[in-house]
Amino acid sequence: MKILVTGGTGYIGSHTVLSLQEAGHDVVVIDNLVNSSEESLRRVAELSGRAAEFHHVDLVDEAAVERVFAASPIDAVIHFAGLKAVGESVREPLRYYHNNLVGTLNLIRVMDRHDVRSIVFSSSATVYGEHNPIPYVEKMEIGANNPYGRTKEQIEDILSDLGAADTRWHIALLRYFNPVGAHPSGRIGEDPQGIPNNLVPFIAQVAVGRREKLMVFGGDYDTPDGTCLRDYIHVVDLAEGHVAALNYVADRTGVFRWNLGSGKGSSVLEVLRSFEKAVGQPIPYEITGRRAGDLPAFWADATSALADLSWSTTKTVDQMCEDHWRWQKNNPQGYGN
Ligand SMILES: NC(=O)c1ccc[n+]([C@@H]2O[C@H](COP(=O)([O-])OP(=O)(O)OC[C@H]3O[C@@H](n4cnc5c(N)ncnc54)[C@H](O)[C@@H]3O)[C@@H](O)[C@H]2O)c1
Ligand SMILES: O=c1ccn([C@@H]2O[C@H](COP(=O)(O)OP(=O)(O)O[C@H]3O[C@H](CO)[C@H](O)[C@H](O)[C@H]3O)[C@@H](O)[C@H]2O)c(=O)[nH]1
Repeated sequence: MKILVTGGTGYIGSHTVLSLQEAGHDVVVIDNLVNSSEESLRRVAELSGRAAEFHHVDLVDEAAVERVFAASPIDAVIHFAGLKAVGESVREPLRYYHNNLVGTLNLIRVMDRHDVRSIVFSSSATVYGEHNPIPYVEKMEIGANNPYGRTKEQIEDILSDLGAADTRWHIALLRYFNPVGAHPSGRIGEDPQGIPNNLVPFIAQVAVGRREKLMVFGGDYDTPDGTCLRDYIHVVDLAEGHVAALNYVADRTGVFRWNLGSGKGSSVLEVLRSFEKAVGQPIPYEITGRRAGDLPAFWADATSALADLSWSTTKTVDQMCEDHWRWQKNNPQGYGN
């Protein structure tokens, strides 16, 4: 099949382009490069031996998206493109709603006009909000507590309404837990711009000497070691989850929701210890106050993805840290070197 990947030069997108090519698909990428570099695709091509077709296009520009669909026949879409920083979304809500919602509406309107009605969408565990018990199960009522999360929830609603109104659509909503790691080659990985918001990229930059120490946000939670628990998932497992979801919806219409996580929580200090093991030396850290909005613990109920997609995670937190470290060590400045 020919798959259009929006946001395909980004962290999860680039790993998914590689998995798609390895599964034999042709790939077309749309990205506006607001948070990524085309270098990722050059390296993906090096690894797979086949080049993806790249369009430097902003999804907010509907005419430009239309031109991409007019130029090549697309069979299905995996939609990663979006802004993703929770704190930034609180400060700049309009930018987030405009980019994520208008971009998605343009994409699905153009898809509809071109009779392309298969889409796999990047949602997030953040849609479960603060009110649900753990582990999170797909049938729970969702309700995000920040603008970024609300864009995910609203896009889930839009796609669900669309699937209900027009039964020709094949829709997969994938709720990711905490993606970390990198391709084991160390050639592609996460390249955050500015100060990393997320735990593992921050630890990696401390380990490589770009930052002084990790601040652990809160050591007094009601958890085994006092630090928060999250469900970390290797980005290559996550990429494979997209290929599995795409295959599942290919011959089924309707709207499907799956958690993509391991089903297991790991603490901040456990992740730090794994990363230290990968690096082979201690990583400086300090326990400080809690970060506003953080939940003490959450992880996925991962049984639906296993039952429906025969997909489950295969890689441990140790492997995530080893692969993340290989990428960071070989590319201390990310793609910028
Ligand atoms: N990384 C995570 O922790 C995480 C967790 C849950 C969900 N997600 C979601 O998964 C998706 C991919 O995340 P990622 O970590 O790879 O992020 P990323 O920033 O690396 O990738 C997103 C890509 O989308 C592009 N983009 C943004 N707005 C665009 C627009 N209007 N037009 C075209 N391209 C645009 C960016 O340039 C970037 O390459 C996002 O939708 C994100 O919200 C990520
Ligand atoms: O410098 C840091 C960064 C993070 N943490 C802690 O590490 C844990 C993980 O934090 P991340 O920021 O890596 O991940 P979150 O679980 O907060 O959120 C991420 O995963 C969510 C889904 O699970 C959403 O997608 C969200 O958008 C995305 O940022 C949290 O306890 C956080 O307090 C630190 O102690 N120090």
